[in-house]
Amino acid sequence: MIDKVFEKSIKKQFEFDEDVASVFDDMLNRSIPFYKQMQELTINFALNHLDKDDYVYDLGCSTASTLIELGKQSNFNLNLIGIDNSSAMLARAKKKCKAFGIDIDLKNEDLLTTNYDHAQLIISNYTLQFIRPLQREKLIKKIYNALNKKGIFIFSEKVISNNKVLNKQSIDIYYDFKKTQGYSEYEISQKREALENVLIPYTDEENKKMILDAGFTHFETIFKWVNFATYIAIK
Ligand SMILES: Nc1ncnc2c1ncn2[C@@H]1O[C@H](C[S@+](CC[C@H]([NH3+])C(=O)[O-])CC(=O)[O-])[C@@H](O)[C@H]1O
Ligand SMILES: O=C(O)C(=O)Cc1ccccc1
Repeated sequence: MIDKVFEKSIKKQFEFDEDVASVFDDMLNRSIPFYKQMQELTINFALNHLDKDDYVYDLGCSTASTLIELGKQSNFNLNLIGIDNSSAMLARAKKKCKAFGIDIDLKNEDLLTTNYDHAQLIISNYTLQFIRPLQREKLIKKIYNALNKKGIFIFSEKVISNNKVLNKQSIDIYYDFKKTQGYSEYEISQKREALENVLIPYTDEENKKMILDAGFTHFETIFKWVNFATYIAIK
């Protein structure tokens, strides 16, 4: 279904409710530049670090697109676990897993309180940005502790720049991208308002610091388009 969530006047903050979940795959494809390529890179790096029967967690799995694709592309068994606290998203995830015949343990839980131990790989694409900063630092420590030795954490985030001029230019370029994806100025500005104080982006430097402070030995940017970045961290 095509995303028309912000065509009408919206007076509330952004929420992962039924309206958003029903159009979510279309929304991500049209709102995150190079979403498919970023997902493909995530899977490529993931498979290079995985062995038979490893545990893989996707934090904020939404409709489970990434784990389904990983399951499809792996030629050995993996224990795939998707965590999200939106029932509407998980209902869609469940249907997709069934349709694609991929076995995923879907958990309706909060990332901050759920357990994800013995993980060889943790993925969290475009989700940490919705966690309040103090909680976010705690969550990264929890992720670090949950990983096996040499385990990896792949995550993607919308980012900002410390340079005001470049930051403004990046936002303008991103809004032009959204226009090319068929969103109107009205939809763009409505979504911007709904995301205010909900999506809290860090700079690349802040993301790197947060990762190294938690104890990870290595941090690398594996993809970047203007204000959208994908990173890999090694325990
Ligand atoms: N505290 C929380 N606990 C659990 N889930 C949460 C929490 N906060 C937010 N979520 C969930 O995190 C997901 C973020 S979307 C991820 C896209 C996906 N990774 C993808 O690559 O397709 C990104 C976006 O919409 O920009 C939603 O499904 C929320 O319900
Ligand atoms: O910042 C925006 O306007 C976005 O649309 C970013 C985004 C993309 C997909 C889901 C939530 C937020």
